[in-house]
Amino acid sequence: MKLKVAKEAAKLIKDGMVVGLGSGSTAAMFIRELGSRIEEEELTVFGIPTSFESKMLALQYGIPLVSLDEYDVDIAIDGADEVEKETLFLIKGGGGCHTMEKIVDYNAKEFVVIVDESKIKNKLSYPIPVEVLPQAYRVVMKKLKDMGGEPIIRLAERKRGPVITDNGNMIIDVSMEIDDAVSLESEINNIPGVVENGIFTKVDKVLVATKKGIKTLKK
Ligand SMILES: O=C(CO)[C@H](O)[C@H](O)COP(=O)(O)O
Repeated sequence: MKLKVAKEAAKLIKDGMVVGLGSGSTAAMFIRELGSRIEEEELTVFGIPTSFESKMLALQYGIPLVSLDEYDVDIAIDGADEVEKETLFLIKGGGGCHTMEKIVDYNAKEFVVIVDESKIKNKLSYPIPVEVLPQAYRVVMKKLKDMGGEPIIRLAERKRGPVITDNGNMIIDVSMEIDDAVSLESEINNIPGVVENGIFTKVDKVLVATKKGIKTLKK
């Protein structure tokens, strides 16, 4: 399913485009597919990665990289942990890369999300990843509790201690009711010490791999 939607997304890329390269297993397949298209069709396409992972994959699959210092993003293709059916709001950051993902995805002329149908939900309920400066983790957790959340520090699997992001920060995963995603996205970011949270409310299009084929969701 992930491969099907990744292939479909690769078809959206046109010669000369600057492409935001998302993170996660679905985006990884897209990066591989894009690399194949660049080689086979001799396309001139540049990538802007959203994580260390997507940078390494782009290098592996022969996608030349540029940065936001010099280029705007024509289209960004990225995965998601959950997609709310009606609103197309997302939770991202299961892989801890949501800060750079949001910078690249929100600044793209078009932001396209690629998921399999298991990610489509009636209401967002996935714990919200919040990237936090290490010095602020305790006070941020306190504020998130005051807002009615249940925050936990994301711990590393093969190291004794917290996950450290590509930016040198910690991740707090907060379970809470999401009634107004647009307000909550700003409210969490207003807590001093928070770098970015994983609620995404500006999405152009979602490509969904279903058993019957690819479905496009638009607002
Ligand atoms: O936001 C992300 C990483 O920070 C990913 O896009 C999200 O976790 C989905 O990953 P996958 O395609 O592996 O299910």
